[in-house]
Amino acid sequence: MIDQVHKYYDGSHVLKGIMLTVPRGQSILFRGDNGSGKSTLLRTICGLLRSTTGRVRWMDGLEKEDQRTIGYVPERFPQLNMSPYEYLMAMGRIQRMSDRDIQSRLDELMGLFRMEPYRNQRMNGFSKGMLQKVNLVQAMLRKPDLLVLDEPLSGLDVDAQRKLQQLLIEMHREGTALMMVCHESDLLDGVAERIITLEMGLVVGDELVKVSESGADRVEPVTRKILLRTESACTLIVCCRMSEELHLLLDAHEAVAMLESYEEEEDKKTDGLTPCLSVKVQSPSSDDVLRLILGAGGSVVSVQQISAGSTENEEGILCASH
Ligand SMILES: Nc1ncnc2c1ncn2[C@@H]1O[C@H](COP(=O)(O)OP(=O)(O)OP(=O)(O)O)[C@@H](O)[C@H]1O
Repeated sequence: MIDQVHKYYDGSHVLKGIMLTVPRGQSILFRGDNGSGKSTLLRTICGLLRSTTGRVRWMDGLEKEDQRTIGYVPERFPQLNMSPYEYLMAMGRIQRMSDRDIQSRLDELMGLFRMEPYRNQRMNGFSKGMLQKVNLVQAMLRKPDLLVLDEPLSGLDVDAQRKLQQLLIEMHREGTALMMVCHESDLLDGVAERIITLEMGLVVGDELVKVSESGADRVEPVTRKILLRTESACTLIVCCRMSEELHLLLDAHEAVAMLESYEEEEDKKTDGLTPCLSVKVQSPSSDDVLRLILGAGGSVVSVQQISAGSTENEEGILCASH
């Protein structure tokens, strides 16, 4: 769970209270304009960057660093003064793989990406695409619980792009969770089952998508969203399109069912394009409401406090989907 993660760089607020619940093994594509905070979020999730406040919490069995394996494909890979083979053998040994296992995985992955002709050449003369293939292989040497890929298609030729797409689908089927940033998201059709959109450090969209057997169908949104607003630590106001105010969450299941039915009605009026519901929720604390939504099978994707007295038309700050 990504729990209220904020990141500041020299006073610039880059991640603004990101809150995401991620089920085990999910494949997620993050999208958003340049500078919206995608890479910063990925690095924070990997533990390579410390958030200013908030934290990433892991589920049972993966809480400790040595219990989980994360593969990370950074946006840029350096031109090292060594060969792919030397580098990847070293990377495998660091991950405590046996030489036999590294060899066998290298044969598989280097063969797939047609890297054999240059496996023993020094990387300081490599093209962008050749470096990117080494970058991908280092992250996939040991089957990770989570594979984080920042612009994985960058520089790859068409054949390698297609093979990567298939490989990611396979790894995901075998249980690896994926978190990807990719501007050419069409090329990863069929890989992601959830698409999260960032805008200026905020989550502004969160959709589940259908992934077909072949993995090649167009994505279709299947989850609707509810935008909620917190006005103080003690009251949550679900952003309104309807005039009435409902006091709910007496029972979490009832409340979520009610939210869903309102969403459906509003979706009909708005073609499902905009957030829909307007109810007021009384609760002793925003944490309690979050717990209720999560406990009822909903997912919270973004939470941010706003000061009391803000107008109803400000952007929703707590985003939940069900
Ligand atoms: N090390 C850093 N020091 C200062 N500011 C940084 C640093 N890294 C990122 N930023 C700033 O944080 C913001 C978000 O950057 P980030 O790289 O996360 O965006 P992004 O969504 O991945 O962008 P792109 O699509 O261009 O890769 C940008 O304004 C960037 O200038």
